Amino acid sequence: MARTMAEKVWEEHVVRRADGEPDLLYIDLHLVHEVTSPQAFEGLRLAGRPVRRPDLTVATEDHNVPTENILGPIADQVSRTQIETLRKNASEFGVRLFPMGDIDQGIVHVVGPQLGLTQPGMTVVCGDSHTSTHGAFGALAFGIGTSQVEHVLATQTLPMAPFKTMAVTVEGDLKPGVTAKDIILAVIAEIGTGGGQGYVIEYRGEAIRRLSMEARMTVCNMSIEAGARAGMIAPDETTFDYIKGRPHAPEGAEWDAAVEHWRSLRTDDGAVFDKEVVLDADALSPFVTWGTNPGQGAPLDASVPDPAGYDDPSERAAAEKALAYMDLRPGTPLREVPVDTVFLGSCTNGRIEDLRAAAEVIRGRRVADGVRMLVVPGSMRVKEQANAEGLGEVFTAAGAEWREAGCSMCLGMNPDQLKPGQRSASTSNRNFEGRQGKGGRTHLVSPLVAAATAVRGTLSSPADL
Ligand SMILES: CC(C)[C@H](C(=O)O)[C@@H](O)C(=O)O
Ligand code: SF4
Repeated sequence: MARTMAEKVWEEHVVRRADGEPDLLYIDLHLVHEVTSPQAFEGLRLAGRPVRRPDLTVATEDHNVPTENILGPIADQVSRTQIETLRKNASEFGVRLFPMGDIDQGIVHVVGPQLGLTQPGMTVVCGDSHTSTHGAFGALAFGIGTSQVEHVLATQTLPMAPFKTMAVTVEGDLKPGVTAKDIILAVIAEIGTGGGQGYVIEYRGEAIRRLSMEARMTVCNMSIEAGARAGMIAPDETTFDYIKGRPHAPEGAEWDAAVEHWRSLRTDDGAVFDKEVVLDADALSPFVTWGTNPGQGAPLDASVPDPAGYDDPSERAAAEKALAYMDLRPGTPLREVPVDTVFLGSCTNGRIEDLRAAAEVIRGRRVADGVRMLVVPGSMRVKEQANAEGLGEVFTAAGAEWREAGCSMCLGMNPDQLKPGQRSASTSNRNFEGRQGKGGRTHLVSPLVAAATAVRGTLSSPADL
């Protein structure tokens, strides 16, 4: 029978199947960070268990790290404890860790792909919802909770409830200035933040095929914001070229065998998805959010919507509430919304291509008066590469702050935060109330829009400069 890619990868990993019980899947790669691992390691310690496969487990420090003075002690007590606990656990259980100051340290979803740890056909888990990022390689990648983290540490397996399949097909060609971020914001606006619930989404179609690996990661990263369990893209030459030569990539005859297998993972012709959504890439334009969930977005050319225009009472109430929090008036052109902060970074858009795209816009220009721009590479390797290409200089010459790697202002778990009432254009993936700091207001945007907004001081695209 014709099968989807997700079904193939799942089947290859079933180690136990019994009637009325979830399948038990083997896990190929377990990524760990400081926030969701302490109780899991503590559970092992209490039970006297070792980590079953330390060689398939990799940890990094990202959420709680300050992005300045990284070699000094962490001022915040909670953050310091989290980081120290991870270091202690990693050394006690023999897990490889990339601590602050290490060239391989960075956001967990940037580090895995960068090292070639993430490969097609794998099952990848992490105690983090944006693990869906790794699906860009044709891996089945799930975010899991802390008790599941403990289960995987102990057994390298995980019982998983069955999923449904959804195809999101993006046909056609993106116009210049329109990016992967705009695709995924438009997808979420279309299907809603609950539209993906229970599904593994496969992104396909011409426009997806043409995306670089890093752009594909941006798309898959936000699958979870549509409520999906995972997002995937079939591996192809773009994928293989990206992985080849990375530290953990297979070599020689093993590489050839791996590629042959990876090619077989694509969804068979005639396979049936439980749900299908089709989008036209030509019709897309730069997209920004105006509300307090990632589905409350609109083209930058549009205006703040009028809640009265929603037929559905709960959507109307949500829009009213969002506009009150965001301090926005219906009918205001989105291009006229002023920001005081621009954040370029996160596991959605903190990779080298994101920085390059933004630097191209910023080069030779200045960040607008009264605007603070934070540029935070997703990993120290990204920072190193950006510096080698002169991008760090472009950002600092424009008046932006050029930081060390971490989650930074994506979420309020470290010193990089909005103050109450501040408003950001942010390349991250979540915009709920207080996400970037108590009382902060977030507009989700692409790196191109972030850069243009930094220059103009109001939500803008490079075409406006
Ligand atoms: C802290 C962590 C558990 C969380 C997640 O799971 O996504 C974080 O990464 C986020 O983006 O909100
Ligand atoms: S960058 Fe943001 S979304 Fe990604 S793992 Fe860190 S906090 Fe979560």
